[in-house]
Amino acid sequence: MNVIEARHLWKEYGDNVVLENVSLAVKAGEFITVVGTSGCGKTTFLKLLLGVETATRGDLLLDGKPLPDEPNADRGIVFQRYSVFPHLNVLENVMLGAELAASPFWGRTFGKRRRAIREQAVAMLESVGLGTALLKYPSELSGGMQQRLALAQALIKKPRILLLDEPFGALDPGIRADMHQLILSIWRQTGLTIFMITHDLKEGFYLGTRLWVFDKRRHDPQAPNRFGATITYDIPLGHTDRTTLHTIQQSLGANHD
Ligand SMILES: Nc1ncnc2c1ncn2[C@@H]1O[C@H](COP(=O)(O)OP(=O)(O)OP(=O)(O)O)[C@@H](O)[C@H]1O
Repeated sequence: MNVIEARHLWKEYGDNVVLENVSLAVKAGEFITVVGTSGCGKTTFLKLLLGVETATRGDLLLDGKPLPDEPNADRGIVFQRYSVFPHLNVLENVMLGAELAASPFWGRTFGKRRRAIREQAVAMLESVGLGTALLKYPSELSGGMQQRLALAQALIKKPRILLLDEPFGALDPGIRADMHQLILSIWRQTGLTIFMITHDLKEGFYLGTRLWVFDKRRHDPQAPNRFGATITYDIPLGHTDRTTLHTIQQSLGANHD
């Protein structure tokens, strides 16, 4: 069964057609990487998957049923920046997610339950390499450490689907390579389904099991918002020749070397 399926999905803001007739099917455990020119609707697509935006037309299904139109523990998200709470320390940031899931009304747990959540949070932070930074505040962390924290915060709720919006875009190349190993090891261990937006085509090819290119098939020079983007390439990775990579690089413009 498909974990996510879209049938003729459209998203419009007023007369701005952002996504146009997107159809897709994704099986559990796939690692989808998404590229496309700036403003073509990639984040909008993730927001539809998260449930903070709804489609204008078409169907978006989770396990064959309409996707709930608000976020829940099934789906976790990490943004390029600012995914964590600045006024909470590392451990509190991760515990809060688990406490909200366990006690949605109070956002706090007590006694045995709280100790169990603390242990889970510590284990999660150790697994992302933050075991020695539990009491630090986000402002005291490097960019890479903040993204490790954001991942731990998303993963503590045990989502089945992880949505990543350019999570490594602001990191230096060396740190980024470490994060690639981390996300691959998390993906292998958990069997999560991952959707990851990247502006780095090579990163998309390296990490994904499948790469999507979002682009417009039709253009109206007089009215640029008239047509929306759809998936113009859907490539199973591991079988792609250099010519395809080159063609996509050209269609995305010069900033993907
Ligand atoms: N809440 C909103 N209200 C109105 N228009 C919106 C809203 N959110 C996004 N848009 C418009 O939708 C289009 C797609 O935006 P989106 O952020 O999804 O693009 P993107 O491909 O993720 O861009 P980037 O790569 O630059 O992050 C843009 O034209 C944007 O202005």
